[in-house]
Amino acid sequence: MQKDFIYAEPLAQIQDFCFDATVAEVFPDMIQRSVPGYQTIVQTIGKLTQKYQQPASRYYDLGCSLGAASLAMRRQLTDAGSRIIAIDNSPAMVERCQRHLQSFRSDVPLEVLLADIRDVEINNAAIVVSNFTLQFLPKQHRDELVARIYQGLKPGGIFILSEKIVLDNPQTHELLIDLHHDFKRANGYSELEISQKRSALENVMLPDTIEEHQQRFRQAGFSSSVVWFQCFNFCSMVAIKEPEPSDA
Ligand SMILES: C[S@@+](CC[C@H](N)C(=O)[O-])C[C@H]1O[C@@H](n2cnc3c(N)ncnc32)[C@H](O)[C@@H]1O
Ligand SMILES: O=C(O)C(=O)C[C@]1(C(=O)O)C=C[C@H](O)C=C1
Repeated sequence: MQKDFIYAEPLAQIQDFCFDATVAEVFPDMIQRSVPGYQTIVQTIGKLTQKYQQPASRYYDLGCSLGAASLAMRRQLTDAGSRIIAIDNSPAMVERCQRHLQSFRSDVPLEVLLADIRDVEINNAAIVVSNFTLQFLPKQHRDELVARIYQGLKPGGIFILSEKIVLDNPQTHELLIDLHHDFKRANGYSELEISQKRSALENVMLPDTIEEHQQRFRQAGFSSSVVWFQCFNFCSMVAIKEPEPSDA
């Protein structure tokens, strides 16, 4: 795994963070050392797939990067009619994702699309995953995407949403940021790396509060949702579309 040194040297000018070839090259190391619980979250996407798969359904991975969530889903899918659609708008990510996936054999078709998740149709879905992607969309586009995800899910389908979060209370917000920075230090990032990356993300990644996510789920039509994981200012949620009433 190539190590992330992107922000290790002082930069004359800090550009907005983007998922270019430099980032794609070190991404597995970067996300592992930056997101508390990343491994647990990816493994749990697999567990949830085991539980919530439905016959002849689609599985969407929005902002797939190198395909970690797609692979976690694919390992669990047992129905021959399943299909995974992984989408990312970074050519560098899509190219590496395609290459990476070729090294795993499976009967479940998995297509990787170079596209904006705002332009892709979602339908017949048992599961839609956005693992740290919604936070990169302009705020005004988030409601519409989540509403389309709800519409594209089958009854009983789920939306798995992992995000960095903010808190309304400045004191507790700062506390979680401090703990996250301690986590980064413990993973070998220097003060310079932490502060330069923070500046690079400032204009492009605008996290919501948990309450904003929950409100958006309700507004889209989801009957229930739960925060199943939180560590510092990172969390993962599941929103459930009401299953069809059974005749029993
Ligand atoms: C933090 S990474 C996601 C990590 C990945 N889901 C995982 O589990 O390893 C965010 C990804 O979303 C992609 N992305 C951001 N905005 C997008 C958009 N509007 N359409 C498609 N992909 C987008 C980025 O290119 C990047 O690869
Ligand atoms: O490094 C951070 O502070 C992050 O917020 C990590 C984060 C994310 O949450 O999506 C941001 C950019 C990518 O490097 C991968 C993960």
